[in-house]
Amino acid sequence: MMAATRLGTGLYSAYLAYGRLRIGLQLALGLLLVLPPMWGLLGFEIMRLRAAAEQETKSEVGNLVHAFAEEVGATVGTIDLSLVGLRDRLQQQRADLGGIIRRLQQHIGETVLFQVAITDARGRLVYSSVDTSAVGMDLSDREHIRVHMERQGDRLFISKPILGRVSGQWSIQFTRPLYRQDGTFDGVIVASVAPAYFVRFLDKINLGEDATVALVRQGGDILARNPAGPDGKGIGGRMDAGLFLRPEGPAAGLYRRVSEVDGIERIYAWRDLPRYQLTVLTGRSVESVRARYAAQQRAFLLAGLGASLLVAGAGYLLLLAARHRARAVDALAESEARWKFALEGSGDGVWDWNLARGSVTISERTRQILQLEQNEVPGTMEALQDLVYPDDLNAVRSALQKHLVGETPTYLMEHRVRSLGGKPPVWILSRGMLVKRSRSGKPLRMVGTFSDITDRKRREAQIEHMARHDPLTGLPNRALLNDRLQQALLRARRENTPLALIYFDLDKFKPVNDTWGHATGDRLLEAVAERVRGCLRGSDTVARVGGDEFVVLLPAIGAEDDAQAIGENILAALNRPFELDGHVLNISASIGIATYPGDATDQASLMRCADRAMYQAKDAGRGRVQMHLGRETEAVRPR
Ligand SMILES: Nc1nc2c(ncn2[C@@H]2O[C@H](COP(=O)(O)OP(=O)(O)OP(=O)(O)O)[C@@H](O)[C@H]2O)c(=O)[nH]1
Repeated sequence: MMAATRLGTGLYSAYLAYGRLRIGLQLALGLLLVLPPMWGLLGFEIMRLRAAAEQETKSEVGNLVHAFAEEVGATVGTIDLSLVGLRDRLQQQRADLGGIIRRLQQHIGETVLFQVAITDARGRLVYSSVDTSAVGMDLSDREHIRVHMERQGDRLFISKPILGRVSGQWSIQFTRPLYRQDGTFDGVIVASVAPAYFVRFLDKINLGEDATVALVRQGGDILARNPAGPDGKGIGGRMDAGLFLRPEGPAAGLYRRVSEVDGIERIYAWRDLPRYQLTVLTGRSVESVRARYAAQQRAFLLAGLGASLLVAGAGYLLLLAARHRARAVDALAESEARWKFALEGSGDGVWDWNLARGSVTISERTRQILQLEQNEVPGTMEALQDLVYPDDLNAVRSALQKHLVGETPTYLMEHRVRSLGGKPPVWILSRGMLVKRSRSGKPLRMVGTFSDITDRKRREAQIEHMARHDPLTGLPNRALLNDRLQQALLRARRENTPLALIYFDLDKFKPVNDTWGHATGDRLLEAVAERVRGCLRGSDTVARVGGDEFVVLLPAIGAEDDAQAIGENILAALNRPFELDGHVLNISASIGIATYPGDATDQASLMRCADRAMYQAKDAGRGRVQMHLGRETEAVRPR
């Protein structure tokens, strides 16, 4: 028992686990269908945002590099112009060089390290605006001096950044050659400028920490960079300058790369200044691009996550509800099947009427009870009612209607249905109940049963017959006679017509019994009944009311006197000999007749009058018909 319970519990939890697994799988499948397109769309939107942010950054660095190039071009131009002007002055009045340089410095800006130096034709320092003690130093090994000693032509040279041996500061040398009156090389004039001067541009605009500007010389030497980079690595370093200053290539462009200086990935815009063999660059970090759309991306992702959770949650609840519903429907169907089965098992047929659809379904047992052929399908209530015995149809319809409108709690009806092949009709007990109404009260569904009650009805009819008939002759007994007399009197009063009661008793019946036996007496009684019936019409009633006493009810006589003739007929019929069991029997009868309304008007009086007339006939010598003489009076009433 315990083991069976444990097994049952185990099976039930396995069933529940299966249900959960099923929901999980269905949910996963649903999410697999819904979420990828949703996230695809989100991804697409985020990509669109990123592309827009990147495009914005590109156009920003593009604009910046343009402005930066303008500024660098102007700065270098100014320095060169200053250098050329200084050289001209130098050739005119060398003595005041210091004063001129000071004024120039003031003009260019105090923050800028701007020094001027002059060498002779052999590269020895002959003048320095800062360090007079260095005069005489040999600078011929310096690139910016050597380049003019070696090459012809009055051209500006821009050096790589040089870290001052004494000052410890970076400087870029701008140099031009000096010439004597006769045009021969006479030395070099050098203007030293701090690299920061060229890239101060970035400090004027607030682009964030990751932005950078740089100035690069042909060949990739980084002349200046802002910010200078970790440990000033950005100045004096080199970069891959393959892109820049190509005669056949474009003068400006964009690229993306990880900086050699600080390792930050940036989008760079570059622009050549071919006149000075320089290239300027501006860059913004890829991270800053991301920052542009990060907030929106976050909002998108959060919305996506929220929507996914919502979809998953709603899907789960929907599936759960669907499962519960399916379970409820299953349970309902199961319980319906169970009660139908139970009813069928009890021998009843089941019917189910869907009033909304107007359809009826019946069970196999119903089909048997209604004696339907296989191809007969009463699919509607009308078709089902067509099977009802015509005499009972109105009662059936009215009982059904009463239940549908709510007058009766159940529908209950005993009625007949047509039967096959002229057999007596089948009696059924039809029970039903409305099980569903619409909100407005409209009947929607009714279920019910049919029980075959033909046998019971037959038994009841037999009992009823026995209660109202004489078992020996089959004639109505006194009870039935009384009923019929009552009905006949009502009708006679209503229609104002006469009726008659003939009361007769056999004469000398006792000797028949005594002589020929009781059985012969019985058969004689049967024969009497038969003979009297032969004297009457179908609407007349002959009843046996005692041993050898009979009453005939003539409910419709033309006149009260007609009754006597019928009484005479009966007497004549009974006077004829009876041949029974090989014997010839002669009997007679004493017959009394009372009529309505002449003799009496109520049932009991009429019976008494007829009875009394019969006794009068007996007293008068038997074997005769005696009409009741005169109206019953109070005096004669008690017998
Ligand atoms: N065989 C038979 N006899 C019955 C039945 N019922 C009553 N009897 C008999 O019928 C007889 C009727 O008696 P009565 O009417 O008094 O006698 P009667 O000989 O007819 O006399 P009168 O009526 O005075 O002529 C009795 O002997 C009863 O036993 C029956 O069902 N079968």
